[in-house]
Amino acid sequence: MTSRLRLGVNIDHVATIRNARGGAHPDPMRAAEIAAAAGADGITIHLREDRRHIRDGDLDAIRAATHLPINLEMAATDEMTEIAVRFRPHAACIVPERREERTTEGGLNVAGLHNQIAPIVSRLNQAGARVSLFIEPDPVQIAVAEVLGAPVVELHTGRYAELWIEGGAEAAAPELERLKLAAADARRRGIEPHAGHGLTFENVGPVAAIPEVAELNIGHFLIGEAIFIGLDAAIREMRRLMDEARR
Ligand SMILES: CC(=O)[C@@H](O)[C@H](O)COP(=O)(O)O
Ligand SMILES: NCC(=O)COP(=O)(O)O
Repeated sequence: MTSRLRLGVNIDHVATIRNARGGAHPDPMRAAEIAAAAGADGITIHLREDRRHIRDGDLDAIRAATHLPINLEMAATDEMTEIAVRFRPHAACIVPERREERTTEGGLNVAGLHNQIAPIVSRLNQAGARVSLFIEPDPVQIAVAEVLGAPVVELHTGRYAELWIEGGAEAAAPELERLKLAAADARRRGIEPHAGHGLTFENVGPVAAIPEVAELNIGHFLIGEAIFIGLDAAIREMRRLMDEARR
């Protein structure tokens, strides 16, 4: 299965820089426009409970700025569910959140939180959002995602990225194997696997080469790289590397 791999660009950290001074620049809406022009297949935004970056007013503004489908990342809370049901994004990805975390630290424990997550998945499905669960590449989590009726899982690549920093491809190889097995397991269960967190120019290739994976969501690295080469160039290079990995 080597269909075209989609790239979702997460623009959270444009808002991080904007919020650093409390003003309106840089504007996440402009980032969404540039991402669309650079060939992104979607925009991912994470409306955190603490609103540290993306804020409520950004949702409609980003929708107005681009024709691209929006993937709204959200915690498994009543507040976020109501916001998502009103906003009706193309996709809603339920992610774990701890207020004191610097960034997402792992996958959502859908196995342990089944009863809390099931009604949220149902409400989001009813609102027409394609529901995704951000989980570890773990067979138990994938089995429960199937029970929950989620059409998509996004496999957390954070551990893979950390291992790559520590020791390159060799050190990350065991986690890459977990990702490969998880992607194949998801497909066998009729679930579309995505992947994301911590992906960079250097480490994206082996994950992009996993044939069952349909979409990568990449943000922090792209926004950081944009400081040096521009957002358009950063996205185009990531797109090139993803396509190269799929050849
Ligand atoms: C779930 C995930 O890995 C990211 O999409 C998430 O947005 C990370 O949180 P921050 O963007 O706040 O770093
Ligand atoms: N779900 C992953 C995502 O949207 C972006 O994660 P990162 O590239 O900012 O680590």
